[in-house]
Amino acid sequence: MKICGLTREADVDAAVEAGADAIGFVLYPKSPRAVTVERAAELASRLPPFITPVLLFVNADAPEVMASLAQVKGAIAQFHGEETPEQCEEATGPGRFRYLRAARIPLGAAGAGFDLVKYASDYSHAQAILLDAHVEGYGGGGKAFDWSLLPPAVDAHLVLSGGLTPANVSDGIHSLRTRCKTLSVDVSSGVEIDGPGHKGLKDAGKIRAFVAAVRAADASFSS
Ligand SMILES: O=C(O)c1ccccc1N[C@@H]1O[C@H](COP(=O)(O)O)[C@@H](O)[C@H]1O
Repeated sequence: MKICGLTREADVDAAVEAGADAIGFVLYPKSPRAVTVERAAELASRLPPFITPVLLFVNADAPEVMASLAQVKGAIAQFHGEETPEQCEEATGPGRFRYLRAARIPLGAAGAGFDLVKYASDYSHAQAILLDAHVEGYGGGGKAFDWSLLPPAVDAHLVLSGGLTPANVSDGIHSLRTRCKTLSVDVSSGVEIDGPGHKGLKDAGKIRAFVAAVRAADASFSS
């Protein structure tokens, strides 16, 4: 599981202590959670082995993506804008760095019109397809799309995101787990401190509750 949109040392430590597998840094300057690549590298330097830093880009150019990935050791990319398959490949080496490709699923009934099978095929070089709701500002909107409208079988590793919280992540996992090769989850807004002006500031208790809910949902598949 991945906790995204981190800006503070304490939040990185809280995510690590809770048991996150990946930590996301938003390198999209227009985001309220944006950090510079230097800050991302500084925060990522706290990570113990086996926890992956993920650098989130929105329509950044290839040299910038490549330079950022080289600066944050062990990082992979998350492309969250209109990047084509060719642009994702060019910006990552090709093959030098791994990447996640975000699929922005329309909210409500319109989600049924999104061809996820084709999208996964078009981006078959991505390590996983990250599912997010189609919101203004490209992402991080805390909105969930209708998971039930996704196809029954997708030949890809998926990462569910978009409006996940400690309260709904179990439902999300149960809805999608059997429809793809593997399912991971990703959260940002749902583990932030309540109230306005807190984007990018995480709540350690909510991170712990989120991780516990994911573990409980996982356990229900193995029992
Ligand atoms: O967090 C942002 O501000 C952001 C900006 C632009 C693109 C994506 C962004 N966030 C990512 O969106 C998903 C879902 O977030 P949420 O849980 O609904 O808040 C996640 O990967 C965020 O990191």
